[in-house]
Amino acid sequence: MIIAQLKNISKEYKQANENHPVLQEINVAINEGEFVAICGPSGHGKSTLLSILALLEPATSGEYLLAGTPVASLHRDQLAVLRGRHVGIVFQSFNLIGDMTVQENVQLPLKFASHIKSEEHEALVRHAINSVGLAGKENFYPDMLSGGQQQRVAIARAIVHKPDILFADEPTGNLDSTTGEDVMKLLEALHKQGMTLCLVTHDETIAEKAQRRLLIHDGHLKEI
Ligand SMILES: Nc1ncnc2c1ncn2[C@@H]1O[C@H](COP(=O)(O)OP(=O)(O)OP(=O)(O)O)[C@@H](O)[C@H]1O
Repeated sequence: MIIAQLKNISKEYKQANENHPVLQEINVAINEGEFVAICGPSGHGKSTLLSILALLEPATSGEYLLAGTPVASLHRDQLAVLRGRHVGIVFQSFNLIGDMTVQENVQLPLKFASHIKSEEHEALVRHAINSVGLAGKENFYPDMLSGGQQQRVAIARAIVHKPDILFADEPTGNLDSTTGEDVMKLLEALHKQGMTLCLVTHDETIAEKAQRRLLIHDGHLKEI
């Protein structure tokens, strides 16, 4: 089953009344259970593509179907519902809420996952925290954790609502190499358990772990 399908997607930014094309005529489908890496040089459009895929920003033209739903004409709140149902996102800089505990951070997406009953929340949070190896740290605040542990919390938060696809933008970019490898092992383990994974990286050794590599060069996509 196709989870994310881009058809002729283009993106441009307007600056000083000029249009700057960033992505041009992107066509790609991500299937259930795949591990896809989006790679390529800095500034060529990788993060922009991931933002479109994760419904964080709209394309300028083309059609994007997430879990079969065309997203172009959806309103903000409809997009939030679709994101809450299907998407998990992990960023390079963790993006945890500093005055919330691990448990509160991980719980957050459930507020936007209206399809999940509140009776299930506690067990889902416990399961997500356990599955990233952080049982016992539920009441810690982010600044009491190492960088690698903070990224694990971010991953737990991204998977707590059992999304169809997990997007990650340079998830090891802020970590030293050993900690980064541990985080990659965790993401690979989640993939082996069935999670569809789409990851942006400029690191070849990380890209090689993926089943499919999509190269973004000058806004064009090439499968390698
Ligand atoms: N909000 C924005 N407004 C204007 N231009 C933008 C915006 N976001 C991105 N761009 C431009 O789009 C291009 C692609 O940026 P993007 O962040 O997608 O590249 P990238 O391949 O992810 O780079 P990196 O590996 O350095 O993160 C860049 O030239 C960038 O300046």
